[in-house]
Amino acid sequence: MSAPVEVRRHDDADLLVGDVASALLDRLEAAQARGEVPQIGLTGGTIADALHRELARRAADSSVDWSRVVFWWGDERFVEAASPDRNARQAREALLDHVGVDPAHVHEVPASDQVATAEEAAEAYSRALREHGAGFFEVLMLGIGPDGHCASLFPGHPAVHATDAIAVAVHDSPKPPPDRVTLTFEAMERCRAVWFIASGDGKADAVARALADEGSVEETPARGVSGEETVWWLDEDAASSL
Ligand SMILES: O=C(O)[C@H](O)[C@@H](O)[C@H](O)[C@H](O)COP(=O)(O)O
Repeated sequence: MSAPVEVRRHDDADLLVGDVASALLDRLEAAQARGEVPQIGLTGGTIADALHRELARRAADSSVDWSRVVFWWGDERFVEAASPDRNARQAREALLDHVGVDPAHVHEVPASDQVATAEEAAEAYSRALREHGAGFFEVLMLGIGPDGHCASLFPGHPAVHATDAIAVAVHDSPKPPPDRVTLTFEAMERCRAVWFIASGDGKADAVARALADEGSVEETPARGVSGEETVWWLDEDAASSL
């Protein structure tokens, strides 16, 4: 681990989402004040959706210029572009469609009706990251599954061991849909901040395993990610086994 991991606990999911939204807006404002065009990595899942909606709700009151934010995803479900399962579509509906983003700054993983295989999608996404994503993500947000997965790095799956790659294809995902594309650990580590966001007692064991002194990345992939700064944003239920 590059730096100590910080755990921030919140009484409930609403407070958690509100606090992450404030911290993200502050961080984006600060980066833009330094003249940067910050790049962020979004995730999929329930708590991410709540966060995206909260960010959209606060857009009018914040001084973040969303047209000067670059969007990527930590993982994507390899389904058709219009599928409601797509992480990008969910993020567009909850956030991007409401805050005036620059379309050239939104880097989606290609969908299954755009390229033939998840491998091809992973290659195209890796290329895009190499070309436009130079430097660090300001913040990469990640959820965690009850099995300890993060992005689409699932316990026991080959993607957990991928090296010399930015993004790889995943098949037979235990969380539907089965075909996905995920950033690798190597790529995720190139971030100024990695923020895990977890809510609910269904996540408590996985969170405890991820933060335990000992354990394997193979069993709990979320153990394998850290940025220059790593923060676990938790509600009390998700933190209840710590
Ligand atoms: O594509 C996805 O599903 C994800 O990116 C995945 O890694 C997600 O973030 C976690 O599974 C948590 O999701 P929930 O918040 O829905 O439990």
